[in-house]
Amino acid sequence: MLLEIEQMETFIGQYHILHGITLSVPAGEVTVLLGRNGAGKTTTLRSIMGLAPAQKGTIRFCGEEIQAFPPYEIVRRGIGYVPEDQGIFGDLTVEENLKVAMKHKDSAAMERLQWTLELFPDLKTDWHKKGAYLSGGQKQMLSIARALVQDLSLLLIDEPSKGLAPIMVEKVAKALLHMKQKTTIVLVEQNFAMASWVGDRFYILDDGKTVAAGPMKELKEDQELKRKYLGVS
Ligand SMILES: Nc1ncnc2c1ncn2[C@@H]1O[C@H](COP(=O)(O)OP(=O)(O)OP(=O)(O)O)[C@@H](O)[C@H]1O
Repeated sequence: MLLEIEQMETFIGQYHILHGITLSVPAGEVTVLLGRNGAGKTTTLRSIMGLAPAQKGTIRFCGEEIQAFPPYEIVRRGIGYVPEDQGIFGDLTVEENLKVAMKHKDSAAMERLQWTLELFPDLKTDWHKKGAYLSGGQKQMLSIARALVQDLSLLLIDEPSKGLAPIMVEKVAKALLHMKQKTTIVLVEQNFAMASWVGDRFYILDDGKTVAAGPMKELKEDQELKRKYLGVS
């Protein structure tokens, strides 16, 4: 397993937000975290990154315990995070946003940039446009691209379809399917159609705990589980 979390508990201030998250992420797959608003999906990603540090339980990445590490140590080990608010620089151009993310400009990095631009050709069209003037979908692509140009082996992506028109959701979903060839992905996604299209396995979170898990194709058939926790049928 690339990432293994056991009984993770996280407090934010006095609030006990995560009560026991257990999940395993195999390399080369898309693992989707599902659950109602407030279930703890974003906090789970933030705990993995050390941004909302877990107080109990273990997080193992490539066999090493990382739950006590600060965020920069976690990034250094090859985990990237694409937050829901996208985290791109509005007053920098697309080119500058990508180059800032690339720590090294060696041939491997240039190859990753090339591959990323093939995946998101729209970014080439908007190469000199400032981040602030991009549409929601373009911003989403740029924020994923910023993670892809780094040398990462695990990418945590929070609701990439949020607020996007269906055509853009489809583009992002296709890009995620391509990305799987290079990077393992943990995806938080409320759009069930997209989640079930790109996901290989699922975890359902409820009230800060993992309550169900399995191959995505099983969830597609399980009307009861979908109705109970996801409000879809
Ligand atoms: N900084 C914070 N201070 C206090 N409570 C917080 C904080 N961040 C999150 N929470 C609470 O923790 C719970 C889990 O939030 P989280 O954002 O992880 O859920 P989520 O499953 O990602 O939901 P959503 O889809 O709405 O983003 C919610 O009840 C939320 O109000």
